[in-house]
Amino acid sequence: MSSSLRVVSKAGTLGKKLSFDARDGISAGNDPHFHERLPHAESRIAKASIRKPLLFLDDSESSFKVSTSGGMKKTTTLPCSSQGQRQQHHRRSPSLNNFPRFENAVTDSAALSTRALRQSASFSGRVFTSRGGRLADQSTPCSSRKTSRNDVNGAAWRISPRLELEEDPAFLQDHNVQVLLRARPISGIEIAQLGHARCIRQENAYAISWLGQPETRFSFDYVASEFVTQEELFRVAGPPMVENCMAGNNSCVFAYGQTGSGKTHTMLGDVGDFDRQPNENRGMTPRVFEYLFKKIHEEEVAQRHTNMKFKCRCSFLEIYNEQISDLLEPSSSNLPIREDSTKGIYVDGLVEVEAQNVRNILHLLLLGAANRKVAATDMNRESSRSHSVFTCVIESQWECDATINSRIGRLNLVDLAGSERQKSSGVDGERFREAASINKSLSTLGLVIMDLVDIANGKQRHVPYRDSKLTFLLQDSLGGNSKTTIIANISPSSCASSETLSTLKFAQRAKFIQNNAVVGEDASREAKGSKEHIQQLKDELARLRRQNNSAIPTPEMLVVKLVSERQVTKRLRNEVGSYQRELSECRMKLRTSLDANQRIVSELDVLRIELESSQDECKKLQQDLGTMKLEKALEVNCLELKQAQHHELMFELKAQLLKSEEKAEQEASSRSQLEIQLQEATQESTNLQTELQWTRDSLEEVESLVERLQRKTPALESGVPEASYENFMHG
Ligand SMILES: Nc1ncnc2c1ncn2[C@@H]1O[C@H](COP(=O)(O)OP(=O)(O)OP(=O)(O)O)[C@@H](O)[C@H]1O
Repeated sequence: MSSSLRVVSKAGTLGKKLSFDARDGISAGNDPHFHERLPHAESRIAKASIRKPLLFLDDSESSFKVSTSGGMKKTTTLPCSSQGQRQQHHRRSPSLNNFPRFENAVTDSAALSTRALRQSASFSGRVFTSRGGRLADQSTPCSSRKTSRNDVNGAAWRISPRLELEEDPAFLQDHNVQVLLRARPISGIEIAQLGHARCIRQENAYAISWLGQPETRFSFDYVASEFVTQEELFRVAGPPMVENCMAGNNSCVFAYGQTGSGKTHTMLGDVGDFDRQPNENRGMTPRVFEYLFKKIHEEEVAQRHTNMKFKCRCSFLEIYNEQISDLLEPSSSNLPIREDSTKGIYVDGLVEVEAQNVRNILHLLLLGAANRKVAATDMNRESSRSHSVFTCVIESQWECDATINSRIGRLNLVDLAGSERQKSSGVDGERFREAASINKSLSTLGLVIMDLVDIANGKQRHVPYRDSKLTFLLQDSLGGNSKTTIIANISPSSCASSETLSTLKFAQRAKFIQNNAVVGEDASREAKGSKEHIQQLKDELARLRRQNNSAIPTPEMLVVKLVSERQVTKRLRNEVGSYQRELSECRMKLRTSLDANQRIVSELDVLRIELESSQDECKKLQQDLGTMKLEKALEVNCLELKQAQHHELMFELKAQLLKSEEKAEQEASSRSQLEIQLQEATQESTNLQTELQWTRDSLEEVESLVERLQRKTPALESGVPEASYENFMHG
């Protein structure tokens, strides 16, 4: 009586398929020494949990909890390894990597563990295994997480059911839209804020409950818990998409969710050094192309007689602030979207590169990812600030009856920018504008989906595809001839409770585009009621039959009983029919009210987003106003200071003026005295000049007299009569 199960150590470094049984304890495949390396506590857990179907491993600070249950849950708490043992364990763990194909064991066991247990004869119930090493610790890259010390101490190692996803390749044959919900592990930042408080509880592989007020249950096509690997998720969503495209149809996978919820991890993941070894954390896109090229090869070989050939042309674009840029040719920006009757909707001027193999695709993906706009917000260190769309046009050609046939399918892989609340994401300025643009395009996406839901319900609606570049570009994928898988990513932490609720609502609405199964929540209760009633009636019938059997029936009695039983059966049939009619009426009513509710909820969502963004704007304006007021107050202070200085200066100037006026007065009086003196002096000078003139005149006269005398002198000397001399003197 043995079974196999994967036991994961608290460090997340032990991952090995173990066989254990009640008598022999633990062994691991062909490795005889494996149990020696297993920490004591784990060994005890495994031994303790073998008989009953429910195994529940818990790793709290001081103990491992083992719950075994066959109906009632019993919990045994086993002491955990001491700190010393724990360290020893940690030191030992690298040696486990030397196990043959240890990496593969980790990957494969993920898919095998529960399935193996289910198939096992001794385990008929459910097995929940908890898997460590899958923390969304934003400071640690995924690839290194497995052995990270944070994981050892990080309390993210926690119990959560790991529920199997069942692959259903036929799903997309009947549905155009498939909605998957994926929860990522609680991140280190969230643990630091609110510990391990969770806002969701997974009910089964299709349903999840949001644990707020009121507690709300949502159902989807698949719900992937945090323990679902990239490979498992791909197996559910990837192959049908690829096959649909190869058959000449369009497929679209897009990841939606709050910033930091794991969209890029889901779509691109950790590609690592692909040339050496594919990374187990690579996401949907690389895996889709691995599968595509494998299928292409198989198809070309199988259809060799028709000379079938495939061509893949790829392009990679981003929509940032409502502008389209080519991620493979970053110099070309603001590319226009055009619509053409033959080409459909396309981006004009977008580079298309032919890819021959996965390596080519990865090269393009990495090139584009490097050109993508990312920034750090409070929620995510490397937040994508744009929507990215990787498109691969798959063209096939083959010959048949001397004619060449061709098919074209288009595969769109969309990584949306994170929806976020500006106030919780620590954004400002440029980041704020980005966030507003992201939220606007996502709310348009929400409205488009709402209208498509209405259309699916037979209502007439104008779908506002052109209100955003994103919806315009994805028009065919959303409402056209495309098969679409929406992966809604959420955080399970209570820190992100409202964002998670909003994503759940979005995803639920998207599911309504074609799938109405969720309506069944209440309706199924009614159906259950009807079934119970039918069962009661059947039991009653059986009892009556038994009673009848106890009597000794005559043929007449038997006929009468047969007739009466037929009547009862007929009555029961009628009752069932009327119940079914009631049920379908209830379904219709429920569906109508759900539709109305969904619409109101979506409108409320849009209004909430708008309100939040205007509240944020208002807050920013208030902050600006506060800053301006402060600046103005400072300016007023400065001015007042200057005014006081000015007054002081005026006062001093006035005093100086007074002094100068007094001085001027004094100077004026001395000036007038001086003027008088000047006048007198002038007068005197005039007099003196007159006198001088007079003197000069006299002098001239004397000189002329002297001259005349000098002229007369010779005459005189020669005896001129006295009279002449007298005449001369007076003449
Ligand atoms: N399923 C998962 N398992 C482990 N780690 C995960 C998982 N999902 C997300 N993470 C981690 O969480 C962090 C945030 O994820 P990611 O960058 O993919 O978020 P996002 O939704 O693309 O954010 P944004 O919208 O801001 O770009 C990353 O460190 C990533 O490795």
